[in-house]
Amino acid sequence: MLTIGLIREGKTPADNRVALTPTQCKWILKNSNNVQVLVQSSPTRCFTDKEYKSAGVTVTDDLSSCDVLFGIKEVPVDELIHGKTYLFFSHTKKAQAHNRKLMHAMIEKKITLIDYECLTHDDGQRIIGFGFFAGVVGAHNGMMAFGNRTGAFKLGRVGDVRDYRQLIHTYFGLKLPKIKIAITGSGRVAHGLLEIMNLLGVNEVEPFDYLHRQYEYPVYVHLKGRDLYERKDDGTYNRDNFHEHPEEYKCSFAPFVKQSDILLNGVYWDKTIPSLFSLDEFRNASFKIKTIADITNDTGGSIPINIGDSTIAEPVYGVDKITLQKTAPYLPGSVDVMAVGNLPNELPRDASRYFGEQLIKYVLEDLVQGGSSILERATMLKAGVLTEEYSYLKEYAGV
Ligand SMILES: NC(=O)c1ccc[n+]([C@@H]2O[C@H](COP(=O)([O-])OP(=O)(O)OC[C@H]3O[C@@H](n4cnc5c(N)ncnc54)[C@H](O)[C@@H]3O)[C@@H](O)[C@H]2O)c1
Repeated sequence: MLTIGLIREGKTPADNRVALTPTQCKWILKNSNNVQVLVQSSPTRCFTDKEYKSAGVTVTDDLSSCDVLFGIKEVPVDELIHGKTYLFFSHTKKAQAHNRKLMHAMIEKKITLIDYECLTHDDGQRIIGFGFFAGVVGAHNGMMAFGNRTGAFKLGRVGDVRDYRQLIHTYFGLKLPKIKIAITGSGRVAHGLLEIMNLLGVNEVEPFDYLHRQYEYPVYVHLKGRDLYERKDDGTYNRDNFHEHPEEYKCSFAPFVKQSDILLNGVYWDKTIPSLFSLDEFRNASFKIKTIADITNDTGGSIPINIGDSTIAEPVYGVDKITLQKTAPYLPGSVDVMAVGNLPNELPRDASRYFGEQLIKYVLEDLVQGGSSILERATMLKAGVLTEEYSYLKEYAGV
């Protein structure tokens, strides 16, 4: 028998998402004879204790009898239960300084940590994540910001609707002007961005046509790695080579900044990958983009005018085209940036359902059976000891 516990999110401010919805717990209890699920009571979770109880799930404060504990965000150090196996996003695999204490505490408390971010298929593709709903909310917010700036159409706040289904209803009858939207990325975020384009009835066009034709209706172009980057020496692109040596590539996005009204950015990025445009290009009069929804969201990253996180409450800020300083949104001399780092929290019930589905499909059975290569690859700590794959973190972990 495997007993799973859904922990109460302890990070401040508390995350409202959860790894399994009440319906998913009910499904597990019905379909797996050898799995028990307990839920730690929480006042902030997007599904109430009552909804779990109605689904036949035990709600309790005491998870000490559980074999495996599912969370979402970093678990506060004093809430870690000695010797337990945890699954959550620890944000430690890149030796993030702000989570060093958490890593030390997990070692001290002999925790086994399986990090969701490290759950990958054999080919390296990540199994689980919230990116799709980050893309959905990011695209909506980007379009909303452009509507607010231009007055050409009006979209409401995602937080004002109950769920994704209701959000889609708000699109009925909405007529968009003839705008050009550039979409970047090829992962889950990009899929969410494309989903909203299709729901809004925006037409996809090819990169060449996007750059050289004018349209009487709204269009978008979807730019993946091959459309965005090329080798500095011979102008070619090879996906594996790019992943291994991004510093040998330059970005070919320049013509798109002169043609686009909106940029919805969902690329994978790290410090060695070139940004989509330079500050000089941004300052230039030919820079046409008015609104950037930076779902990737790294300060000074793929979008060099991302000058820090905005919040769900106030998702958009302006960046002055000359001074590069932060301004109020929608001013004539600035470009609007939407740079929220926890977008899925705007649709937490849908985002949780999507996450739980992947967990059930690809991870649950392996946990019940006591292990698999997928779980092994994602195990950063085994009873408080760094595994071979993550031994590069020794110094960070203080061992
Ligand atoms: N703002 C938010 O709330 C939010 C939420 C989720 C994700 N994100 C961010 O959005 C970005 C995209 O996330 P996603 O969920 O689409 O990711 P993903 O894992 O679904 O897809 C990433 C894509 O990048 C490619 N890739 C993987 N490794 C790469 C490498 N080393 N170099 C270049 N490309 C590589 C993959 O092939 C894949 O196509 C990430 O930076 C992520 O942190 C933001």
